[in-house]
Amino acid sequence: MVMVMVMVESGGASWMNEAAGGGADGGVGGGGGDTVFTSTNNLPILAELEGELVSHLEDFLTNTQHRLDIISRYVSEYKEELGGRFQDTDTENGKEKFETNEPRLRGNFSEQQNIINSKEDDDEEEKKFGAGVKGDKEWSVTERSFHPVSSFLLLRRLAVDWSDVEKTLQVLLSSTRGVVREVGGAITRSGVKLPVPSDLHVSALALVRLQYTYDLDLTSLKNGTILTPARGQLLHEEIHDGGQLRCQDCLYLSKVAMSEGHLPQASDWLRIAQEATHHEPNSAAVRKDILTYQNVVHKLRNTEEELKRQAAEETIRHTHQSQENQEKEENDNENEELKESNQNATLTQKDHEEEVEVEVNEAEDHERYLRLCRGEQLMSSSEVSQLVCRLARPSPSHHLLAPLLVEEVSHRPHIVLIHHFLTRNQTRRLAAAATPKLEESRHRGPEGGFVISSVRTSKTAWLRDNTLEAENNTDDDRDRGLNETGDAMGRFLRQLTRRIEAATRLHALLPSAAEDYQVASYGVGGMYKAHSDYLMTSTDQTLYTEWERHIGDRLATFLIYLSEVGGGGATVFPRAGVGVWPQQGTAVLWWNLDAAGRGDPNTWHAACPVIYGTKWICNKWVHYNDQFLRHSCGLHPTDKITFP
Ligand SMILES: O=C(O)CCC(=O)C(=O)O
Ligand SMILES: [Fe+2]
Repeated sequence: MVMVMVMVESGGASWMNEAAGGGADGGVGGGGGDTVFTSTNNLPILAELEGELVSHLEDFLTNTQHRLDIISRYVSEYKEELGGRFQDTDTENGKEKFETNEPRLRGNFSEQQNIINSKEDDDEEEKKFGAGVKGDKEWSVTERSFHPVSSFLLLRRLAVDWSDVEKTLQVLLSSTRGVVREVGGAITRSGVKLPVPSDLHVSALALVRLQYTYDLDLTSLKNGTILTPARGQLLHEEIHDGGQLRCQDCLYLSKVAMSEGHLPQASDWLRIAQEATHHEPNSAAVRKDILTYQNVVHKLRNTEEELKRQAAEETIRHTHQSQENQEKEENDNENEELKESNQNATLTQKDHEEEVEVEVNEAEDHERYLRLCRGEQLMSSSEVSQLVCRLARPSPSHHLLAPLLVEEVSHRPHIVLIHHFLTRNQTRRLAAAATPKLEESRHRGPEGGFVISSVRTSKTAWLRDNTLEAENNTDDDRDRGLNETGDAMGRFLRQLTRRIEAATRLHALLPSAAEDYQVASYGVGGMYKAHSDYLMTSTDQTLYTEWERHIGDRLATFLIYLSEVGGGGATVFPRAGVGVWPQQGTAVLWWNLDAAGRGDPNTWHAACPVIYGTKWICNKWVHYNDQFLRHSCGLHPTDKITFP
């Protein structure tokens, strides 16, 4: 897939123009500042708020409609009085404009005036008084005012009706101020920021991502129905009515898909947009826009095809060349190799295995990621048949009466599920403690500092459990809400860590042994791109802080699902061929490092985008160096760790 950033002029609404550019400050995927969309937490609040706003507007309309009627009646009467020849609107430039100030002179009257006055005077007169109708001739407003009935009506309107109009305007003004105040108050009380175009961009990215990842049927999606791939079934009976996307929405989504480099999806959205224009009035401008984009997408798709073809040719050339070189080298070294072969047979085989293990094929990883997210089974049945589910007692003192229900989901690397590790109440408690601290997820940027993540679209919070920090809590800690270690929550977290220690037979309570709890909440479309949890991949140790070198890398990941997910949101391991579907209270445990502390590339994993609802998880990363008393290095440094 080729990433293409395209800016194309759009004739549509102003929010449309931000689609292809990556969102004003939202950025692609992650959003800048505190985006509304990365966590679904805000969405129900916004939905409630919108309901409240509409009800304020309804009240406003009810209160003001009859007042607008008074004004409307006044204007109509005035126009009627002028004999129905009053030209009231001018649609030139698409703008409606009342002409009460500048009615035009027409017919004989203007000719007579021409005889008497100069052209300039005439123009002046024309501006001041305008014209009326006299028989089949036009009268000036002045002339008309000399008519007794007309003058009576004029005075009636201005002496009586106008004061009504003025009062009405005053009432309207105060009602308008009132509704503005109420609306503002409702927004403030809701505690959320209103979304801005960059939020819309992030939401569109989510929709495009969902459609791409799960290969969702576009026509259904346009009608608010999510059909799952392959099986073509509804995701959920009860959530099939998400509302209708309009042609302009589909065009916007096409632009976003294009900006993400998903060209086939961009074409599909354009097709749907075009179909929609047939059923929507006033869609001529959008139709024109669609045509422009169709050309752009078409050209980009051709370019992409050409690049792919060239890359394929290059790969074939490269493969031939390496084969020739290898054959030549093999011939040269044949004799020497024969000599050494007996001696090193075992070692060579082992090294070869290691090499194969770390060979990375990004395209294949991605393909397997998509298939796993879509619920496909990638393990062979013989591999699956070797996985077991059992009751385990890793620490007999803890698990004698309550053994852990352990289900193996992969042997290479060793990944297990520990079912019912937390109760529903405990998961809710963790999520509730994290909620006020949630912040846009960050990751280490190219300049070393932490940046808002486009790799992970979620919100995260840290919960501290270790006692050492509790004693040393600083004012700054307290300001940041990190002082709960001494209270009930702190006790609960420490107990939880002890249970993790018992399950993993690792140290996890000291700050040097494990990180604080990281709680993450993913909203609709929220995901975490494929990554490994171990971080210290460079041999250049100076890249790491003293503390990082002291505690070592992340040996184990203990991930607890704090919620179920309405649709999507699996944790997938493309190289292991495993997908884990969140179950509230279940923990996933895997070993990121081998016995010697080297990262295991087969732990490469991702969080698939959430299709419906919210996903909550809680991570505990246990580090390597503190485990030296608990955890043997094994007989061979590349031994994999496989308990409980
Ligand atoms: O959310 C998930 O399923 C995976 C999260 C993850 O990989 C992480 O937090 O490092
Ligand atoms: Fe991870």
